[in-house]
Amino acid sequence: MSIDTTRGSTAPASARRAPKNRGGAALVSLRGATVRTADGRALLEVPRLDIAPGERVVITGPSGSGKSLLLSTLTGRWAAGLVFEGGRQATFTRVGFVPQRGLDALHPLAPLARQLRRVTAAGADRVAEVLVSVGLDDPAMHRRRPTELSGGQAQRAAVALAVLTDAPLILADEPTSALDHDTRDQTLRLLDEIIGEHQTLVVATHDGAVADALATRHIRVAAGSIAEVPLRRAGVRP
Ligand SMILES: Nc1ncnc2c1ncn2[C@@H]1O[C@H](COP(=O)(O)OP(=O)(O)OP(=O)(O)O)[C@@H](O)[C@H]1O
Repeated sequence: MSIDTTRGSTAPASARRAPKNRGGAALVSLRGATVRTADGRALLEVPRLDIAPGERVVITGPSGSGKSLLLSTLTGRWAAGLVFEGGRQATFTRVGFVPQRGLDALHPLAPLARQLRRVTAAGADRVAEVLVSVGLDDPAMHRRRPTELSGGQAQRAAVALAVLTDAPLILADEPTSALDHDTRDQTLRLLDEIIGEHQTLVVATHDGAVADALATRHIRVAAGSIAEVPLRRAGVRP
């Protein structure tokens, strides 16, 4: 998979950047955590999990295994009818989110740059800079409504939106499954390069290639249980 084609290196970006403070204060910690249905059926059980600032965590697992529930549990927000038991501690309140379809993160009819300016206190310069970074720097693109963007462009706009929130935690749920291979690679490279080193990225996906490309840590969920998976690239795991 060709992830880092623009900066003169063929190594995945995450191979060159391990989280700086793994072992320091966790961004979010779960202890003896269980998510149940209202009638008591356990859907997800996490005995212990600490995620450190700056990690790129990729969560894989089959459909229905509990990936999205794990994302919800990291944020501390569960769907109505679910019950959380156990310990959860987090040092953040804001969360950025990249959905499966970029359009779902955006107002469909508001001009792109205008709606991005609303999510950041840093102002128009920062919006322009981030739009350059995601390859949407054409002024005509700034004026387009998200419904006038291609799927890949909308996904890049959703990445821009998540970055502009400047949230400590950015979640992505199947962010590349609606994209072709080239657009997938481009989106993964963007996620890895644009998100600040102080920001933590957690991606849920069916696609093992995402873990190979992006992860500093790979967690697999199967039937509501989690397990750490060694990374396939030698020397990458922090
Ligand atoms: N609000 C809910 N009420 C009852 N059961 C739920 C609820 N949300 C999820 N579940 C169940 O919990 C299990 C895990 O769901 P989850 O959405 O986390 O799976 P997933 O791994 O993200 O699947 P997919 O890859 O298909 O999105 C599934 O059996 C699902 O039906």
